[in-house]
Amino acid sequence: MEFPFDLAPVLGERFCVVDQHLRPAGRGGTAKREELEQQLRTVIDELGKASAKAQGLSTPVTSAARMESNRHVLYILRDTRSPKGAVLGFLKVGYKKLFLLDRDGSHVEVEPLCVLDFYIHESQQRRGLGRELFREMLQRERVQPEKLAVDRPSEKLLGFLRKHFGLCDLIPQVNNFVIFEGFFSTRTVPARRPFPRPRPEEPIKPYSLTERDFLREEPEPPWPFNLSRGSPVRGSLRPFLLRRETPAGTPPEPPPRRARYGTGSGGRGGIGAGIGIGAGIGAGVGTGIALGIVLGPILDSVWAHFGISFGSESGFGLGSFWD
Ligand SMILES: CC(=O)SCCNC(=O)CCNC(=O)[C@H](O)C(C)(C)COP(=O)(O)OP(=O)(O)OC[C@H]1O[C@@H](n2cnc3c(N)ncnc32)[C@H](O)[C@@H]1OP(=O)(O)O
Repeated sequence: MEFPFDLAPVLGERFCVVDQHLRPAGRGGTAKREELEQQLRTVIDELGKASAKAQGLSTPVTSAARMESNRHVLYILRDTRSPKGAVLGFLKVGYKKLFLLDRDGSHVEVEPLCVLDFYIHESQQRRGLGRELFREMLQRERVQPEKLAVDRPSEKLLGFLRKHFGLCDLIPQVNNFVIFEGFFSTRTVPARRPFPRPRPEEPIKPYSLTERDFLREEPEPPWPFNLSRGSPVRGSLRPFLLRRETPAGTPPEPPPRRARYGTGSGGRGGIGAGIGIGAGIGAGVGTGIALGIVLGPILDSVWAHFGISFGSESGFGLGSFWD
């Protein structure tokens, strides 16, 4: 595929890697930077059109504008022997979040590298150039061929994958992506937690209802036990966040304070509540709790005035409801 300009300053070496920034890869030449960028856009657009035509698609899957708005990577293969350097073909890949079925039919959310578009010029097909380009991509992306997902492969591409990489055993999917045996194997850390298998009548729950279930609000206890209570979720996450934010070398944070919304909870203020409960045994639980709340702060300040301490957070009363 030839162009009316020198491809060396636009594409550089035999393999040119282009991302969303569309930077010309070559050096030298007389053209200005903007001109080279425009030439690179022309190359990408023309390659996209040729690939769409070869696959019988009405719209190109690959264009300069699409490249700019996606985080895809384009591998362009160039013939460096011809005077201006013809383009031989290209391969486009990118990471995509997909819901795929494993061999057991369970849905798994993964984000594999996907083959999105692949084209070798008609005059150059079946000469090993596709394999050369594909191998270069595998090496640079550090991925095994069986770990790839392929977006709606043509018959030619299926034959190509079978011949060069032995990929023939498909794992059936309900979307347009094709994966092969080995895709799910030897996963040390699954990319995502597998979805629980849905019951036949139950639709698949969306991402936010499953993965983030643990963030839901817990029911608040009734008054007066809710008075000094923060969000249970924030409370339990806080020590973790503090640990992570503490700069190296500084002493560790003290353990989180016990929440004091339980009857007779630990600490000086809890003694008041304990007495309140004691009175409540005779006068009714409601009165006891009320007395506890009133007496707690008063006794607290009196003892503080005389310098009396019972050791804070020691679980002096009846114990706390929540840690
Ligand atoms: C996700 C997607 O991109 S789907 C779209 C894939 N692209 C296309 O279908 C566009 C048209 N086809 C092409 O551009 C090329 O044929 C490619 C990119 C699929 C393969 O590139 P090539 O340089 O031809 O591959 P290479 O020479 O390395 O390997 C040849 C093998 O590919 C397969 N193949 C290539 N061309 C053909 C063809 N016309 N018919 C059937 N199989 C073919 C065969 O397995 C072939 O082996 P064989 O010649 O022993 O039968």
